[in-house]
Amino acid sequence: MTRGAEGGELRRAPSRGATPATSPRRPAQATPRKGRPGGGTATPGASCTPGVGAGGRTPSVRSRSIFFGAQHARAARTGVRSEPCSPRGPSLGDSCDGLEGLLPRGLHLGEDAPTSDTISVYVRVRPLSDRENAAGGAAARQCVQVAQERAVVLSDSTRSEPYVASYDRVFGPDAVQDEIYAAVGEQAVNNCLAGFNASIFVYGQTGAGKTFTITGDTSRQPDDGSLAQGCGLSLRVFQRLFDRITDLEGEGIRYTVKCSYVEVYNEELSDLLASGTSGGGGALSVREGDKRGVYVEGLTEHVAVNADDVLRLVQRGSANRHTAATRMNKCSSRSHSVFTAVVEAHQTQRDSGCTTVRFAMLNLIDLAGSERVSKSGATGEQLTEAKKINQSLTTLGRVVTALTEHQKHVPYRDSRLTFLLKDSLGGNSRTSIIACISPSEESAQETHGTLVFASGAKKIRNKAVINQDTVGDMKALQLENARLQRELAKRDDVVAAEQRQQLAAAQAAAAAAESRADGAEERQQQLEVALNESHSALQQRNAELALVMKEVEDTKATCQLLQKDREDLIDLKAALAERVEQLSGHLERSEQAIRHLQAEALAAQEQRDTAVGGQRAAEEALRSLQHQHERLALDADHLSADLEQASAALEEAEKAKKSLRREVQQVLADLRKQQREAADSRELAEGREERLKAEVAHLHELAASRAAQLHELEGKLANETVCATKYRRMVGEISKLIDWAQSTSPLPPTMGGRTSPAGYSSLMNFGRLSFGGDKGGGSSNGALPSPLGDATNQARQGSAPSASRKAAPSPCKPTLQVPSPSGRSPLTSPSKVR
Ligand SMILES: Nc1ncnc2c1ncn2[C@@H]1O[C@H](COP(=O)(O)OP(=O)(O)OP(=O)(O)O)[C@@H](O)[C@H]1O
Repeated sequence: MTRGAEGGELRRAPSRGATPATSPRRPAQATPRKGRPGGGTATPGASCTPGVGAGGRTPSVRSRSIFFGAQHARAARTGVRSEPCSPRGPSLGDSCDGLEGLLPRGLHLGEDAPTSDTISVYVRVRPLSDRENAAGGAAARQCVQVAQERAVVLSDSTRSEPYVASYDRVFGPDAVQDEIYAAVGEQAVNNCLAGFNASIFVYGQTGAGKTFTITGDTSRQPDDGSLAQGCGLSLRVFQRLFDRITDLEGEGIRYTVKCSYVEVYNEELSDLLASGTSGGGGALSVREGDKRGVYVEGLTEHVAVNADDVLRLVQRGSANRHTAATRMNKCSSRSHSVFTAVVEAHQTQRDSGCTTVRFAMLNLIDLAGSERVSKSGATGEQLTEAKKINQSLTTLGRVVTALTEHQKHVPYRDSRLTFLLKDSLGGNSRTSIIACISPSEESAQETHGTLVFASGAKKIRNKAVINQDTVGDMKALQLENARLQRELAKRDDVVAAEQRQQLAAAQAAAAAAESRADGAEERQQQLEVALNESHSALQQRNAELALVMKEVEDTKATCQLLQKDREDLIDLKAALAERVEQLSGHLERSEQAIRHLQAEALAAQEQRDTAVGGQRAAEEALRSLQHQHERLALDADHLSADLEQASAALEEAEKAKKSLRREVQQVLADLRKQQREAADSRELAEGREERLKAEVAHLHELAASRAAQLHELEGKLANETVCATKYRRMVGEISKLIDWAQSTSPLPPTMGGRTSPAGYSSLMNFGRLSFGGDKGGGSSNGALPSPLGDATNQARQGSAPSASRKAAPSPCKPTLQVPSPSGRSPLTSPSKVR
């Protein structure tokens, strides 16, 4: 199945002058030069190459295994030369469009390219896909920027600061396939032809463009048979490889190219080119031998003599590869694949007859993409695939970490994939990794993971050597040995000459250092002179400074005097302020006195007004007294009525007394009668005697109680009588007072001619004094005596007049009230009576 027709799914920004694909220098239908693909003849010279399958090999034999690292083992064994690592990689521009500030510390866009020992790492950003554009929102938002083709700036909304990392080269969305080839593929071809193993990985999340980059469009242009513009790295590489081989064969070097194609699906290895199989050639095993290194047992190799042979193999293998449509990619690779070409070069020395064999493996590795199951929507078989893919990629990440951290144990064997790639990662290989990313913000997290992986991979150091053997007969080998010794001697001469040169240079440097030491001594003397001069200048400055200091002291003293003057002035100002305050106080007090006098004048005026008002009040009081008199007269009438009622009550009491006496007499008569009866019937009623005695006692008590009640009623009656007498006398007094008030001046003499509300109370006092003057019924403190109280006292003392003893209980007590001017009884209004 051919995949990844360019631009088929993605929208591409206008291409900036895409270079047309490299034209094949040989026609596509070129006949095989060294046997037919899939069934050609044995490679010439192969018979004298130890360990490369001597004698009778067929171009495609299942029994032959490809081996990874076998050359390395052989190189160690045969003492093959290894070429020193040389710097490579693109040289970069100076400016970074303002993005250099975002690069991590220590990273500069113009820094040196990595040495050949490190892995070259590239990043390719694909355009937004139709799906992402259609989804809109975060999916359609771009969060990746490319700075100066060297740095990636990832700034998505979840990040407070952009993530920035630099790589050997960064390709933006508009980069065309040929650019990728020019930067990555070309050097792989060169390395391969020079005898170095070369590996190109594509890494990244699902749908990021890995297969598009490594395989792409595998069709040829119908008109001239050239590669399609969307053709990926592999075909471009092989096109170029075979072009170069054609050139080199003209120089007498013979080449053999054998291809194999393996996939790792669900951690199982299968041969994608095994004949008669579709969908893999059954489970294979990865082995590692002391001499052969890592190899896939039973993997078929297919001789290719031109790019078309490779094209067919790629097409065949890709068709057999496991792919499926997922939510993230219509044609997603569900397996990792490794397309390997073993290139052998045989060159025979004309003079010695020895044959030099160089061999290199070119690995093109298309990793399956990491995927988040939640996004890809994988279920069932696809879910298992996704798990296995993620698992092996995780192991790949751990291998990278172990290599960059120089850990003792590198977990290659934890997954088939990493075991298979052992030589490409940290081994004998010049490796390039292309990290493919999506610009969509939806994939920011995966993009970040890919960039982190790529940054880690940059630090891996491989140990690439040229894989070369020299073979021939004894004489040729001796000749070759002599040649090598001559070369060695020549080298020794060169080294000796270099050493001599270095010695001379060192001597010259020592002499220069000595002359610099002399110069330093002279300089020291000059410095001492300068120091002395500085010293005397310093002393002079000190003297000047002392003068200045004295001036400063004088100035300070003056300042102190001025300060004192200032303080005195401040004190004076404060005293003046105090005086001003005092005067203000005086002024204020004077004003207050004036205001007081004015108030007094006003008060005098008011007093005069009050006197007039007082006169009016006295007149009012007189009127009130007259009114009071009238009310008292009325009260006297009431009292007379009360008295009559009391007399009636007395008569009633008399009657009650008589009735009680009669009752007592009756009881006594009954008693006597009963006594008589009792005496008569004493013998019969002895049992009743006690009861009768008790009854008698009770009757005695009753009689005593009645007598006491009678006695009390008599006391009350006497009291009422006294009271009535007193009121009568009081009414007379008041009448006299009113007469006196009407006959004399409007103001009583005690008022002193001054009229005030107090005049009324004087009148009242006058009345009180008149009552208090009554020796017969007045109390000792001058208050109006209680008629009842006096009667009670007299009753207690047993000295009440006989008239009083006859008095009945006082039914008129509640009516004994003298109304005050305010209408209240003066007897119940202490404020007025006192
Ligand atoms: N740089 C690019 N320019 C144009 N189209 C591209 C580019 N990169 C990828 N595409 C397109 O994006 C789609 C997905 O790419 P591809 O299949 O290569 O992804 P992948 O990384 O191999 O995914 P998976 O891991 O699922 O196999 C394809 O239709 C391909 O044509």
